[in-house]
Amino acid sequence: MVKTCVICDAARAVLKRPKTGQQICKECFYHVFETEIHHTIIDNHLFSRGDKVAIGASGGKDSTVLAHVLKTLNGRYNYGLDLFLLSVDEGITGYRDDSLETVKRNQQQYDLPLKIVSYEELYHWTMDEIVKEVGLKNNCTFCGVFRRQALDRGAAMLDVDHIVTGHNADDIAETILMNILRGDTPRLQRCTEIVTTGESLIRRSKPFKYTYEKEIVMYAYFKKLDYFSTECTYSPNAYRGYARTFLKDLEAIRPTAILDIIQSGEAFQIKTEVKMPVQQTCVRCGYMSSNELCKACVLLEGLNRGLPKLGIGKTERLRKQHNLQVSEKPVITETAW
Ligand SMILES: Nc1ncnc2c1ncn2[C@@H]1O[C@H](COP(=O)(O)OP(=O)(O)OP(=O)(O)O)[C@@H](O)[C@H]1O
Repeated sequence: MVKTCVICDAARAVLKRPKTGQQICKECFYHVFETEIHHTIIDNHLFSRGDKVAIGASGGKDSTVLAHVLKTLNGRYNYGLDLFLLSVDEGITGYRDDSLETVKRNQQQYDLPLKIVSYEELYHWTMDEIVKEVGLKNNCTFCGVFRRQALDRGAAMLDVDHIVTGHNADDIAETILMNILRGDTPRLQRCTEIVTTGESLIRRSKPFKYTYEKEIVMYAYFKKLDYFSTECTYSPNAYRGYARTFLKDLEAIRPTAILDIIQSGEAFQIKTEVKMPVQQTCVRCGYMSSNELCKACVLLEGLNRGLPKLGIGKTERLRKQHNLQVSEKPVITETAW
């Protein structure tokens, strides 16, 4: 029997909404999907009229849908935003070079200016070179720290006020689970925030905080958006992988699990005696940092001295052993941004 859309009660239902289980038509799906993101933007006061906003564009499904939807909403609701695409080229052959070709096409399709910054120009190391030094196990740490800072640096070059990323509800629920599992209380507080200022003063936000990954994929599919769907060749992040599988299993039994975890994360109160990092400036590169040396400089120090593990995990002993001058205390695990 042909089912009718439960929203418009007129068109044929062609999909079941992963978030609510409603059987709806394509047009109603586009409408609810875009309107929910509009409400997230308005309710959380993400933007002000005249803001210059860089969309972190990787060419993947999330940031491609984000570029499409922000461009659409900016026109429909007259937000008055100046939008840019900002891409980081990590230097991963066979992955980022291909996805950047997608971003270049998106630039034409959405008629938005594009800025690309690379690890090679900023740090004189590509991820291909870093992986040769550090192997597959810890490379995500380097990539995460460098990408975060590279986005900030690219945003400063574009003179934008704000960076938006395509982190979705699944990513956030996963990060909450991971931070609980490893007892990382300061990150647990930060990871549920929809807007952060990070180590630079540029605002960073996640308009897809409440948007399900499955719906992003559906939207991209029905709208026939041009995106790149290959996984990073260097991403063996086992711990996140377990959290992801666990979350997907929960979602299969109870689709609201994703939003429930986010809601629980938001409701956690961090005890005042938990020490939060104090902002200062990196003594080496002058960038904002919560230690004397910023994380990127610690990692670079290790790479440049042929001691790539210097910035990861058990640094205290290594720092003494190798006479690293500055008394920073970087215990860097994967960045949960
Ligand atoms: N190389 C990059 N350049 C610019 N922005 C990036 C880059 N990599 C990631 N981002 C931003 O961070 C978000 C989350 O990145 P993540 O690596 O988790 O990829 P993802 O969940 O597969 O997202 P996407 O589908 O957009 O690639 C992306 O949606 C994008 O906004």
